[in-house]
Amino acid sequence: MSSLWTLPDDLVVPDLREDHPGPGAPIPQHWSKCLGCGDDQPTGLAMECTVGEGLSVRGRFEVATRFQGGPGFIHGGILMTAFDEIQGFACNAVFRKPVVTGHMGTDFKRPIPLGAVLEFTARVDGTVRRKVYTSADVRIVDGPFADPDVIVGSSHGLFVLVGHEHFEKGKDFADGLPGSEDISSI
Ligand SMILES: CCCCCCCC/C=C\CCCCCCCC(=O)SCCNC(=O)CCNC(=O)[C@H](O)C(C)(C)COP(=O)(O)OP(=O)(O)OC[C@H]1O[C@@H](n2cnc3c(N)ncnc32)[C@H](O)[C@@H]1OP(=O)(O)O
Repeated sequence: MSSLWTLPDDLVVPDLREDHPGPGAPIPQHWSKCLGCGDDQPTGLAMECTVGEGLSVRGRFEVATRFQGGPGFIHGGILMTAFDEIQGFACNAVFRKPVVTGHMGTDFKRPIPLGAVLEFTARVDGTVRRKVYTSADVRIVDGPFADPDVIVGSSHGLFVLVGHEHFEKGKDFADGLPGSEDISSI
């Protein structure tokens, strides 16, 4: 099904910034209340992210019982949430600017059991104007069904670079406000 996603002919592959950190460098949460990465979000994924090779990042989280869909397996929307987060982080690591998700498509290739530790790799494939094309895959690296050679899901996503003013509209509804987690500090 991934073949439904085609990259545009005028795609531009960005260069890494000179101050881009090396592979393995931790990437802090972008907002403590974020469902994907926040450490002040008890129902969230608390995904831990690091810089990967080239234009990629990595993320990891364990599938808790609360993420259940069908008996014993992850809910598909949770997997999409994780892809959304890690692909957004890939954009942010490369551009150090805020992005929002415009469009995503996810392939669910294998059932993922509760207790599995998932490792995601997401990358920036290129840009066209403000559009950032990304892709990602996920493997089970620990716990039940662990096999780091098997891709159990994959995703493509189009993100759009936005200014900080995009988030001004949400401030009245926010459960707190970002402080030291300013995304420019990544
Ligand atoms: C002060 C606090 C700061 C905090 C900062 C935190 C930032 C953290 C940053 C990084 C961390 C990463 C971790 C986060 C991960 C999770 C991210 C999410 O889940 S975000 C929530 C879900 N997404 C939305 O809510 C978007 C809702 N949509 C919109 O707001 C607009 O539609 C928006 C911004 C996407 C585009 O609107 P326009 O008016 O700015 O621009 P137009 O001209 O419409 O689009 C620009 C280009 O994008 C294409 N485009 C837009 N939407 C598209 C779509 N759905 N499919 C295909 N193309 C699309 C358009 O065709 C256009 O392309 P052409 O340059 O003309 O070729």
